[in-house]
Parts: sequence; structure tokens; C-alpha cells
Amino acid sequence: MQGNQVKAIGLMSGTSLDGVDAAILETDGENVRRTGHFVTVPYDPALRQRIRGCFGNLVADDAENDVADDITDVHVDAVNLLLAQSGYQARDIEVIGFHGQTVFHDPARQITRQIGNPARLAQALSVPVVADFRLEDVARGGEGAPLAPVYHGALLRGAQVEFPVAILNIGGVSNVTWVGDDRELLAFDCGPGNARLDDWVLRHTGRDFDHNGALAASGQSDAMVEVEFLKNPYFDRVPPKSLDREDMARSIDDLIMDAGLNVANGAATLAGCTVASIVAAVNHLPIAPKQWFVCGGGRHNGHVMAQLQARLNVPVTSVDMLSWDGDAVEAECFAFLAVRHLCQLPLSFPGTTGVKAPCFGGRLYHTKKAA
Ligand SMILES: Nc1ncnc2c1ncn2[C@@H]1O[C@H](COP(=O)(O)OP(=O)(O)OP(=O)(O)O)[C@@H](O)[C@H]1O
Ligand SMILES: CC(=O)N[C@H]1[C@@H]2OC[C@@H](O2)[C@@H](O)[C@@H]1O[C@H](C)C(=O)O
Repeated sequence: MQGNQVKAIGLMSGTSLDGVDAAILETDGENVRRTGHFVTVPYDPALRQRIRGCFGNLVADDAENDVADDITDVHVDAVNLLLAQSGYQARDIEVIGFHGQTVFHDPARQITRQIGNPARLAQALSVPVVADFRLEDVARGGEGAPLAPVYHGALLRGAQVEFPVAILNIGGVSNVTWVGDDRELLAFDCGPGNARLDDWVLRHTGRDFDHNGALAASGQSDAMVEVEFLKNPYFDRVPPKSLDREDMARSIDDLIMDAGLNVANGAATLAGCTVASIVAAVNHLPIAPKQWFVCGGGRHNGHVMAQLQARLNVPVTSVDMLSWDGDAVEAECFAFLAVRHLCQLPLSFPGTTGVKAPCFGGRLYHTKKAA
């Protein structure tokens, strides 16, 4: 099917646990045409809590299998909503890329776990599903993440930007794709994104996140905590490198607790740590980017965006300035990767995950034909 543009659906449920993003993309695995069709279906708080209960699981148990089925059903709802809104039928869709919910990620032990039930999804929607995107890369010694860089590279083809450029995703974790003059890719997770701030805000205010960064903006970041935070050896590690959502959680919580910060100053400090880890990422880039474009829900945090602009000293804007939809990039990415799987094109590269050679990935789940 190489060379043929097909319609594919991508499904992403990221580390922030906000819910399921679904997007339709037209692609031949190299070139992309965004359709603009995108929906989000939030997880209900009870399911979110049950997913948290699976964090750190090395093997599935009955409780996790139930969670995996329930997660899958939210994905089915997301696809049905997307189809209804777009006017497309399931038969118009060549393939669905299903990321699943990461519950554990430790590439050093060659383990990465995304839970969900791809066979159930394929069956419910009568569309073939590609899943298990990270397993092959990790099995071959790669980081298994980030996988978005090849999609960022495809989106940048023809874009009016100055190279080198950085595409920054801020979700629960933050990750950067650096694209050089010659379109060389270097990518890695910068550090914790908004997950720590989200957890703080939930614990202290009952809200899911710091809307527009208003709470953080009302406080003062504790400079000593930021300095201590940056002593984590992760920041000196040469990329490619990746993180689990819960990496650094305990050490950051301890730093905040020891500093005795109130709610606003704690939020400001956690936002400050997110920004500091992104600024520290520049030390690992071959040449400082001339521009940063930000995607992911974190770009809606005006406080974080303003701090980034102030500290990076080059233009920092939302990817929406490029006419991309910053909320849809990750979901679109998994549509793109599913089609690349069908086209037998690699998903990850030495510069993006540290894998030794360009690596194929994903596994195809067919729909079972009725007898
Ligand atoms: N209006 C807003 N104001 C401030 N922050 C926001 C806003 N909307 C979303 N966010 C932040 O964006 C986060 C979700 O972003 P996103 O959906 O891109 O993350 P994710 O895909 O779940 O995570 P990851 O990219 O790590 O897999 C929320 O947890 C919140 O911190
Ligand atoms: C193991 C895992 O799920 N990693 C996610 C997470 O969320 C952001 C960052 O950490 C990134 O490395 C990755 O997701 C995106 C979609 C990626 O692979 O590019």
C-alpha cells in the first residue's frame, strides 16, 4: 500500500490520564494530510483512579485486565464519536493505531507496558488495529519512547520554520524533538511535564489541573528546590532517554515537602521544575533551536509558556501557529505510525530512541470475520 494515501484513526491516552484523544489522518506513511477531525473523551474519575492502581504493575492481574477492557471501551466510544462527527464510516478507515495506557516504563530493564485490549477494539469496530508500538524498540535496546519524532518530522515538511527547530510536547511528561538543517532528528523526554503539578493541584484543590497556570502564577517558585531538582542524574544523561510518569515523583514530593511550601508556591515551584527541565534539555542539543513550537495540553498553561519564553530567549509559540492542532498531534501520530507499520516503514531511529538501527514496530490485530 506504499504511496497510497489512506484514512487512519489514531488513539492516544497519555500519561496525564485526562482521557482518550482520537484523530483522523490521511497518510501514505510518509506524507500527511490533517483532516481536522479530532475528539477527546475524558476518563471518568473512578476509572482514572483504577488506572493509577495499575501503575508499576509488571504483569497483568485480573483487576488490571478489567481496567484494560474498560479503557478499551472508552476508546471504542471515542472512535464512534469521531466517526459520527466526521461523517465517515468505519469502512472508510484503513487502520486504527491504538497506543494504550502506559502503566510502567523502564527501558533499562527492557520493559514497557501499555495496557488495553487491541483485539477487543478491532472486534468492536470491525477495523484492523495496530498496537504494541513500543515493544520492538525496547526489545532491541531502545528507549521505546518518544515515538512522535518521525511524525513531527513529517509535519515539518514544507512548514515555514527556521531550522534547527524544536517541537516540544508538554503532557504528563515533556519530550522534545530537535530537527536540524538537514532534517536530522534528535529526541528525548526532557523531564516531568505537568503530571506533578496536576497531582499537586488535585490533592490541594480537587481540580484536575492548574487552569491556565493561574495558581502557579499567583505563587513564587522556590529557587533552591529547582536547583536540587536539577541535580537528578537524569538531566546529565546523554540522550536519547525516556521517563516513566512516576520517575522523580517521590524525590520531587520530598523536595516540596521539605521546603514547607504553601499551595500557590508549591504550584509555582512544580511549574518551575517543568520549565527548568526543558531549559536544561538545550545542553544536549547539537545547536540551540531558533524556534520552539509547543504541543500537548501543557501549552494551555500560560504561566509555563511565559516562563519558557523568558528563559529560552527565542520565540516559543504553540504549534497551532503552524496551523497544526496542538491537542491532536499525539493522536494523529499513532494514526501515522499504524500506517507506517502497514507500509513496513520504521517507527524509531538511533537519534530518537537510541535503538541501534531504524526499528519497525507495532503489531496488527485483525478483525475476526463472522462465520
Ligand atoms: N487550560 C489548561 N490550562 C492549563 N493546563 C492545561 C489546560 N488544559 C490542559 N492542561 C494540561 O495539559 C495536560 C494534558 O496534556 P495532554 O493531554 O497533552 O497530556 P497527555 O497526552 O495525557 O500526556 P503525555 O503527553 O505525557 O502522554 C493536563 O494534565 C494539564 O496539566
Ligand atoms: C512510555 C510512554 O508512554 N511515554 C510517553 C510519555 O508521554 C510523553 C512522553 O512520555 C513520550 O516519551 C511518550 O509519548 C509520546 C506520545 C511519544 O512516544 O512520543
